[in-house]
Amino acid sequence: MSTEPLPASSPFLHVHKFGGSSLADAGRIASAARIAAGSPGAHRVVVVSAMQGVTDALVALATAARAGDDTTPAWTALAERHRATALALAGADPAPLCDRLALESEALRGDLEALARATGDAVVRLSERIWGHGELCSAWLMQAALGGEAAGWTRLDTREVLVVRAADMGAQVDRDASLHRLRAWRTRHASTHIVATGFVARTTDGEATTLGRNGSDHSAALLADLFDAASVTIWTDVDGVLSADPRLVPDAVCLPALSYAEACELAYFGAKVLHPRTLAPLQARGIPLAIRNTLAPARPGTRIDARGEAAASPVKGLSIVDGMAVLELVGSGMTGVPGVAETLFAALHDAGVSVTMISQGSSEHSICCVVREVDAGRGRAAIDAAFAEAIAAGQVEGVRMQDGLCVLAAVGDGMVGVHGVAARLFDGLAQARVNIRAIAQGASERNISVAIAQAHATRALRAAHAAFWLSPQTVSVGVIGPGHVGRALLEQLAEVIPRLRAEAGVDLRLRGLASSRWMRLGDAPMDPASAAAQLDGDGAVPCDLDAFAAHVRASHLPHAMIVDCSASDAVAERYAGWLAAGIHVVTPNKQAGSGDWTRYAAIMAARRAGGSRFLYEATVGAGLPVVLTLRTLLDTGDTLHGIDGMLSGTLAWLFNRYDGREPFSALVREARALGYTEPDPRDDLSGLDVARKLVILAREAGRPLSLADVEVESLVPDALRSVDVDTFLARLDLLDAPMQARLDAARAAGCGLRHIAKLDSEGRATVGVQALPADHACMHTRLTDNLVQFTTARYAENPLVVQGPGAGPEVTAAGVFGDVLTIAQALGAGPRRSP
Ligand SMILES: NC(=O)C1=CN([C@@H]2O[C@H](COP(=O)(O)OP(=O)(O)OC[C@H]3O[C@@H](n4cnc5c(N)ncnc54)[C@H](O)[C@@H]3O)[C@@H](O)[C@H]2O)C=CC1
Ligand SMILES: N[C@@H](CC=O)C(=O)O
Repeated sequence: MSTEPLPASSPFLHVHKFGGSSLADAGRIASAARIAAGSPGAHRVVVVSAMQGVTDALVALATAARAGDDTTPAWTALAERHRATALALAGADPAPLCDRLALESEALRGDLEALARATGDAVVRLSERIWGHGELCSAWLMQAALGGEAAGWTRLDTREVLVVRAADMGAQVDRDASLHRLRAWRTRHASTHIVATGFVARTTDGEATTLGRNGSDHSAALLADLFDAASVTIWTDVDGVLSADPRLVPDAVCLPALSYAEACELAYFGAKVLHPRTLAPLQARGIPLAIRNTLAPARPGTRIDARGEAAASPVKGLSIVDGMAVLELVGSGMTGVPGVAETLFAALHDAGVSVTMISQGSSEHSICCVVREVDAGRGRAAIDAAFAEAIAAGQVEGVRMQDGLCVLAAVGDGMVGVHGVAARLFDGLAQARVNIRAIAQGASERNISVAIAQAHATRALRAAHAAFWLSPQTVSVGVIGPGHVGRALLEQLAEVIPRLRAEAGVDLRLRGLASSRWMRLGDAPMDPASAAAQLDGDGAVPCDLDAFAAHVRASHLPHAMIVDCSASDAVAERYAGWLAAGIHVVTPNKQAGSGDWTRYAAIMAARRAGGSRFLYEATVGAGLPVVLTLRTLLDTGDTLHGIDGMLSGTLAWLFNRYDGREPFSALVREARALGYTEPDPRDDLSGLDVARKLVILAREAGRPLSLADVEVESLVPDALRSVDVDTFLARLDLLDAPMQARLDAARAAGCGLRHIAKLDSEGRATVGVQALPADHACMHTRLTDNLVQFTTARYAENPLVVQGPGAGPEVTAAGVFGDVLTIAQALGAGPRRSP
């Protein structure tokens, strides 16, 4: 075979191929022409496919013609589509272009009529001619869009030069004959810029033929070889070769570079952006190939060459081939017998069955291969027939067949010689509960393929993708309740998320935000800094917590977490379901921890069942480590005797400030404005909020305390207990006189007022205002300080004290954030969520 370059070839010649999606209409063709005209290089060959949908229409026309159906309406529609495109492209004088296209259309009509009557070889010959009609029209249209002959663009009907012959492995180019014809063509056409028809070629007998469906990529590669081009660019409607099919894996990334070998593997395994045959001619000549997006030509796309490029992940791409079946030949008589595999594969070859994957255990007790589902029955019959004697003799059991499978392939040069790659893939699949039916890895180590149930395809692909491309600490996060605490949390997330990702590999992705009325869900991570402000804008939908949880629990991300910053009991009602589904829950909301005991027990059980975590540090003492301290005491074997102290930030602040000069009601309003109080301040004043905290701590210590068991003194006047919040706030001054009287009495006794909670060693729980002497520890607190004393077996004489600000959006949000991080940081080592 000659490798002599063309005289006119040069490193300045570049081939650009535009697929059907880039030529969908006149506007797209014009854009493609601008890209081609503006591309670098002194010589350009632009290879075109048929306009989008045209080849399908031609195949249907040919089928209809053979069936004797009336093809006129479809033929007319096609001719009209090309004519309308010509009118839109050709500017002032469209007649010559329209005439050319009309001639092509007439030729097509003649071929369709002939096909209707044809017999024998003529059927194939005419069909091939009809299928290639779209590329002929596209070339006329593209030439016009580029400015025609006047602008130096000559049209090459590739059927004149590209000679192919049918071979076992598809159309094979006759390179010498093609070179010879191309040289002859170039003596007649001196142009430096060429528009060439993709897909079509000629047989060695001079008949029109095609390179097979989507063969235009192949045409571009063959022409690049013949023209000795410096590069090929395939322009399509995606950014390049992606790490996985983005319709199945939302986090798929565009791969900047691939080696020819990697691209081959991915193309064979279903990465539809590249036709598998494209690479061989380019690889043989070392011509680099770029895949780029016509709709975003500024993006760099994917470069494919001999070098490829090392990447962060050892696996470059993952792909799935659907509709596969396993054929397994089993028999103890096969062990050590030479020729079994040869007989099996010869049988499949004779039956025209292509084998995608082969696997044989070293015991040689069985050989299994994966074939297309549509071929499986034929393949099975062929193997049965080939081994009929051995089966009759009992040496071979026969062929087992399992359909409903697909093949998932992980591809990458970076896998070669690197340990742990297969483990990562299998671990990812195991975490997603995907059973592997068969495994194959060639000695090149560039591809690991597994056959799995078709029904698990998407789940498996997402799990495998996450295993290689995402940090194991990637968490899909949904926040409920963008109030004081929720907004403060979002601000903190916005500030810290980039650093966490860069420095700790913790990748928190805000994918949902909900208030009591609205929710906003995002596939791409939302910006926490602006999410709350945009919550009820365009794209928001009415809040539906089921849909919210389903979205947050995205199966393409390893972990999911809901952070409930509401005070809602209805939201707490969902925790058990979320935890059982593997969603971690973090909250400052006290409803679940202090609510109905049965529900509380169900939540704790669901957490265990779902392998998820439920953290609620901020329910007591806001950002203070109160729950953690108690947990640590108990986990290290200490025994709790009692808890006492100040558990309300609001009441601490009120009694710190209240000296009789300003009415108590005015201070309550101020505390509310500062974000210290509960959404309904009566929850603080009634002692209910503190009672809830006491219940949470008691339960943490294993005591089944309920709210009804807590003796609570309320500061809310009877007249204000049942009114709505606004009325309550309007009539707050009803609190002033009784509170002034209490303060006066306390002062008369040399004391001050403090709100105190107590859980004693007998399990008795009390909450209320007490007059305390000036030397009491609780009289030496500031602002919203909580003061929690744990009396335990170890801290019996001198209790362990946790003290500090116990209310306020920022400190509470920090407590919530701390829980989020506790979970996320532990995820690196722990198992991923089950799907
Ligand atoms: N503010 C503080 O200092 C502290 C607050 N907490 C707790 O934090 C939680 C939030 O407190 P704040 O932010 O101050 O309250 P807030 O009233 O400012 O915010 C509550 C948010 O929850 C939302 N919400 C209410 N019901 C909802 C539902 N059914 N579904 C979805 N969203 C709903 C509201 O729309 C609002 O955005 C409360 O549970 C509170 O007890 C805990 C410790 C300290
Ligand atoms: N309103 C509560 C907030 C924290 O739970 C308080 O004041 O303590």
